[in-house]
Amino acid sequence: SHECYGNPDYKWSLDDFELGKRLGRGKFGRVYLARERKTGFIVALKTLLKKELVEGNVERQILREIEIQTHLKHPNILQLLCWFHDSHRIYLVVEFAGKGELYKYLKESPGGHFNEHLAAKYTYQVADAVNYCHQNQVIHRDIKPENLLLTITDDVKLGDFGWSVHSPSLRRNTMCGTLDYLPPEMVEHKVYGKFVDHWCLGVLCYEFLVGNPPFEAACSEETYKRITKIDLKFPESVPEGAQDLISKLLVRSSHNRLTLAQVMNHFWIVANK
Ligand SMILES: CC(C)NC(=O)[C@H]1CCC[C@H]1Nc1nc(Nc2ccc(C(=O)N(C)C3CCN(C)CC3)cc2)ncc1C(F)(F)F
Repeated sequence: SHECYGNPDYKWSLDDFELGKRLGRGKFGRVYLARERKTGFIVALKTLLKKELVEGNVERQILREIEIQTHLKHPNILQLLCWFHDSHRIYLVVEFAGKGELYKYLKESPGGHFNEHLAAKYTYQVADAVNYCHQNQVIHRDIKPENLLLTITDDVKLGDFGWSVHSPSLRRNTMCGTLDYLPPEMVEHKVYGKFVDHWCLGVLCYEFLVGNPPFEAACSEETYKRITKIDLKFPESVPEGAQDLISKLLVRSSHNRLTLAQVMNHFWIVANK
């Protein structure tokens, strides 16, 4: 078994790893392919510059991410294997996802969207991962294609817990990035709970099938309006079953959204995953 687990008080350091090619840029630093010298185990090494974390006032967020990702263990959640730091950087040793970023596959797919089987399979796997998070009192809050990775066996891994919190919660740090995934209760700055993730799952499934999120608009004010009005339109190409599932997730009153178990057992998911 991987020494990270076997021997909890082993002091890991950069010397334990042989660095490979750069996989890309994460939120706060570079991500490398790496190999653990003793076992040859291939991992992803996320490096975070301490200076940038302090400047960005995100130290607590990173420590919460480490805390959460070390304790969550699920086939569709990217496993944080161990971490260590030196004078300038924090290093996160994370599972390597062989096929990389799901959103790139979404963009490169014919028509810029997944077929029914992939959309149902990936929606099922994300629902399974999020259900596990909720059972561990964690809400993710940032489910979107950019936060999903694909393994070599074409399975999804939830890859980023930088925004996850213990529910219920009121968002403190301002969000950056897309507004497309925000549920009404967050747009209206209300206190919210785990059901924000149910909403995001509906937006995600829509984007898998259509290629863009349901409330996309030219400017953020317009997106806000479309979200709070639930201005949901389906192109002809979206199958009935999927429309049924998505319409039962993109519901204003959060406790009336389908449960994650109902998503995983939905007739369209079961028939197509
Ligand atoms: C969820 C989170 C928001 N996202 C991220 O963290 C991103 C930010 C940077 C990379 C990724 N982080 C990870 N990426 C992998 N695998 C991986 C990535 C990229 C490729 C790929 O397509 N190329 C190298 C291509 C190969 C072809 N050339 C042309 C372009 C790059 C192949 C495999 N495993 C674990 C991680 C993790 F998460 F543990 F760090």
